[in-house]
Amino acid sequence: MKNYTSIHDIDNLHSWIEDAKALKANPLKHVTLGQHKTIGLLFFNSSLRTRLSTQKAALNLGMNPIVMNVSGDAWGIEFGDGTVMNGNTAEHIKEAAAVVSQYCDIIAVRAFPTLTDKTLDESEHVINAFIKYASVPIVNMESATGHPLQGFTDAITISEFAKKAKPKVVLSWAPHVKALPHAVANSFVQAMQKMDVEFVITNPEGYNLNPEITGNTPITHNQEETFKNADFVYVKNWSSYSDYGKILNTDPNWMITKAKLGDAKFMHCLPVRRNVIVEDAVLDSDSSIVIQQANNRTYAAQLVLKKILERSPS
Ligand SMILES: NCCC[C@H](NC(=O)CCC(=O)O)C(=O)O
Ligand SMILES: NC(=O)OP(=O)(O)O
Repeated sequence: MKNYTSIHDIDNLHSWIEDAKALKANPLKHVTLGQHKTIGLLFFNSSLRTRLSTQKAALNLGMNPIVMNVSGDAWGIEFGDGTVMNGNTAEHIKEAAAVVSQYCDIIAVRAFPTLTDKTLDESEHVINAFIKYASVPIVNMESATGHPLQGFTDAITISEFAKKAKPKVVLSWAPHVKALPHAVANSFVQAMQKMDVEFVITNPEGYNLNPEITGNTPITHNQEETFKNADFVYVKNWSSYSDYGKILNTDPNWMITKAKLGDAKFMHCLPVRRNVIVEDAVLDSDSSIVIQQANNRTYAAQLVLKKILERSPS
């Protein structure tokens, strides 16, 4: 594997999960693998978990991480082809990616969608420009349409906490004050479709995710009914996909409560807004596994970096 940009880059999810669990049990086993190698983490958007867990993963493999907040700190990067650069962008991705490739053996990129230009977002122009113009492997740290480090983490976490062979997993939309991306939900859907689980999505009318991603996964609009007998309730807000990037619904009845959750485990990628997405009583109880989930970000990233470091040169 050269690049890790999508859940589809995972050739065998079951074996990846087992390999990640082995890294978790012995995180420093491969501490010389990345010796004298550098990973550059480029952030176009905010982060806490991805920024720290990916550095931690690199350090566990003996790599040197270097980190940059691109937005604000670096020169504005131009992605358009043939643009007359007389506006706010000062250098082209062609130069930027080529230069950073000389400093780094792997480049990891976070770049959220515009949520206003669906075609541009779906072209994944930022991550694909890095793939095109960098000469080193690229890792997706949440792009316009996917967050595969998170989706892989979520699969590891469900595998760890599952008490039966085929648990029921529900992905539920919940309200939010801002228009949020589809990336986390998309990658979670793709991960669950590769796992041996009973998987259902519940969201209000107008909030169905991209049908090319949801495929045959059942979608309901009745949250409470769908939560019945659930073992895991994975919660996320996203903006409308069909009415692209819009907030159509802020109904607080979609907030997750202890009463609705029943015996299910509560999962969320974080950051989570208390008493908007989910009530305190859930997060402050043993039903919530969000902290353990976030811990697995390190081992998901560590396995991805290990696989890239071990790849046969192409
Ligand atoms: N990386 C995990 C989630 C990142 C982002 N959440 C956010 O922007 C939340 C911001 C807020 O609550 O203000 C998202 O939904 O894709
Ligand atoms: N879950 C996640 O990606 O968190 P950050 O946005 O803080 O990196």
